[in-house]
Amino acid sequence: MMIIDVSDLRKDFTTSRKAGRFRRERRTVSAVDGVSLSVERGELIGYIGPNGAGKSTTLKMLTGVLTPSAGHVRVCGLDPVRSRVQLARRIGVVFGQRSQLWWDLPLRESFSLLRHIYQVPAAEHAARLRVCADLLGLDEFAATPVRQLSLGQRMRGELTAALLHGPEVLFLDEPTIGLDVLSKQAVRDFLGELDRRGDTAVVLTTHDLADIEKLCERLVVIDHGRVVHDGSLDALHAAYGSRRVVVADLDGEWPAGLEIPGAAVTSVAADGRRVTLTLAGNAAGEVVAALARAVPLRDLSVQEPEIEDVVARVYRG
Ligand SMILES: Nc1ncnc2c1ncn2[C@@H]1O[C@H](COP(=O)(O)OP(=O)(O)OP(=O)(O)O)[C@@H](O)[C@H]1O
Repeated sequence: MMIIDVSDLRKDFTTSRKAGRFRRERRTVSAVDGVSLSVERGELIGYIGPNGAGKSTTLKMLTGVLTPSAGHVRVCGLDPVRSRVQLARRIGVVFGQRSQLWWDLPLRESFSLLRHIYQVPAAEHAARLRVCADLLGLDEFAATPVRQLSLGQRMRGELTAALLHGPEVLFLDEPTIGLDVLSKQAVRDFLGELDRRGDTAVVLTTHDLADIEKLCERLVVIDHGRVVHDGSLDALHAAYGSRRVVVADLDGEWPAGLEIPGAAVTSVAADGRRVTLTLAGNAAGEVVAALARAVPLRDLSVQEPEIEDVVARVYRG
């Protein structure tokens, strides 16, 4: 069974503002404009796109916070708005602005309150908490009131809070934003481990390219409320024409007009001693071999296409 099953989902917002003394101007924004998406049990997807693309609006509809204008949505087989209470037991949510923790209580007290709220059997709860505490290093600050935690510590607490009832799917809105380097790493490693265990589907929205690179085998890219890519990062590179680049430092000058099959010379610098070639396909070996036969090489590097570049290109359309 698909854990998330969405077709032709739409959300329009109508805003009205003053235009002149008596007139009001009404504008309709299609924040989500026909999104279709299926997520399987245990699958992790990156749901990415530029600011204002419609990511948060989608997540709000998937979690029952917002009513869709049109389209079909099922999460764990339920209609999120109609079955919001039932759904809450089966999903976990970490949204930046909302906390599930009690600010004045030690972190561990929040966890035990959540156990009662969700009526999780004690042994099950303890086992899940142990796993989270170990992977996220919670023991150090479990006794600290939440208001005194750093942002990174709090995020580790939020992730734990969202998982203690054993949800089938976890929705994460920018879980690494603003975190210090170590917390970012801890959160990323944790999500990687969660993915490997395969019990929980994860929908991750992020602007962090390292999150995408390390965690998301599947990327759903949304722009202006529409899905513009659904596939792997490699497929994204291929679709948007990312190319590997070979940079060669030579012992002599690059012979003007020399051609290397399978690559195009894109720049010659340093008095002709540094040449940059962009590969036509993906195999660097033949190009490097042809180069070595043609010119005396001093040093050579092959650069992978940058994820920054491809994402920027996707966002520019
Ligand atoms: N309550 C609302 N009323 C009117 N317009 C809204 C409302 N919520 C969102 N929008 C508009 O809908 C569009 C999509 O917004 P949304 O927050 O879903 O984007 P996003 O992809 O999450 O962006 P970001 O990466 O900045 O969080 C934007 O144009 C936004 O201004």
